[in-house]
Amino acid sequence: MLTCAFAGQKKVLAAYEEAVKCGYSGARAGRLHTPHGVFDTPMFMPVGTQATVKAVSPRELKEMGAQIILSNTYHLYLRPGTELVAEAGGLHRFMDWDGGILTDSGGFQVFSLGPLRKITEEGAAFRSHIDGSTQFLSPEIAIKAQMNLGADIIMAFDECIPYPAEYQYAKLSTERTTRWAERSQKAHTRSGQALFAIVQGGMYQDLRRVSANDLVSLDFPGYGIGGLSVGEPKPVMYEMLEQTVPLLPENKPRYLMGVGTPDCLVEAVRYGIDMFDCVFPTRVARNGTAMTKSGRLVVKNAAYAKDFLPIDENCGCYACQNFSRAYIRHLLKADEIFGLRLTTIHNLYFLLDFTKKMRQAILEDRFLSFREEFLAQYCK
Ligand SMILES: CNc1nc2cc3c(=O)[nH]c(N)nc3c(CC[C@H]3O[C@@H](OC)[C@H](OC)[C@@H]3OC)c2[nH]1
Ligand SMILES: [Zn+2]
Repeated sequence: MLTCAFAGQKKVLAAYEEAVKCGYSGARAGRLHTPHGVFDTPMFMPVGTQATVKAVSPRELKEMGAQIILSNTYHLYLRPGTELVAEAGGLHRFMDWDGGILTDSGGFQVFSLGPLRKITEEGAAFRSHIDGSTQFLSPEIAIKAQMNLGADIIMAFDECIPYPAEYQYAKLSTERTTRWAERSQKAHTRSGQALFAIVQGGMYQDLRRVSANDLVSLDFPGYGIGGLSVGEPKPVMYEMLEQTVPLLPENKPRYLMGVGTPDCLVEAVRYGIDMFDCVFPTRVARNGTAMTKSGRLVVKNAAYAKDFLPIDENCGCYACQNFSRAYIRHLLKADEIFGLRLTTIHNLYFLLDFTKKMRQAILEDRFLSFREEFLAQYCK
């Protein structure tokens, strides 16, 4: 049993207790303390990029067991502006969410959304994808923006290295991200808020190890693992986890950014990951696809026109407790918003429930058999 507190900025911001190790694997069940509550890990965090988890309300998120939700600094910085959110009382008040909030630094969107102008040691100049205006983000600006938003956990400003990338580029970018992490740390002055660093290194084992070691020596209260789920084959992602996670302090949370599907979650938990985010469940829901333990179910398909069973008879979500596949298919075909709401509610509930089941399996020391049984049934 590992019981310990992790401190950020010289204050005990959160305690990471009861990291129960299970079997040979690095799987662990922990409890993450934040100013907005104590949360169980492993955990899935619904993505609410523009201060809303698309198509569902905070009340519905609470009912389905969401603990921490995400918002994105890049988007909120451009619109409506983070000073406005600060004037509104911060993100929790603005979006009426009293659970945990984590914001990303914008290090991903700058490189993936806005037409990139230039990266220098100072930061990244880019054009807004909203109005084409020239914008600039640096560690100091990204941290100030996140302090305005007031999330419980914020992320250092980094570069998410594209895939594939030349070794030399990955090396220089990773070294710069470490210098940016130090600048993020110096700019972060808001107490009661945990700043996580983000490990980079591309798909190069040695760079991953250097990045992890350098960031650990800067002593952050938690660590994101970035630069993955960017198109690389899954075995490569797992190999990078194998190189990185063992170098991170056992008593601090690890957050695998942008992951993912249930098969990736169960593998990443085995390597010792605690926190996940992914737009997948909400994005595919809006295309009429439901997630099940046997894989994807495209409710929109004609096969379900007269199927009066729920999406999943064993699911406890609002959609499965009250509506049939035929009804949801009808709504989706008729472009009724309620149809998207029901598939979104189901997919979020499915992933939140899946992480709860993994936690229970770890606590009962049967995670490895849980993983085997799940992977045997799940088809990508
Ligand atoms: C999909 N694969 C994926 N790999 C990623 C890698 C990185 C990374 O190296 N650095 C940073 N800073 N962010 C990353 C992110 C973005 C996640 C955010 O982007 C938004 O989802 C797309 C969401 O914003 C609410 C989320 O917030 C944390 C990644 N996403
Ligand atoms: Zn359901």
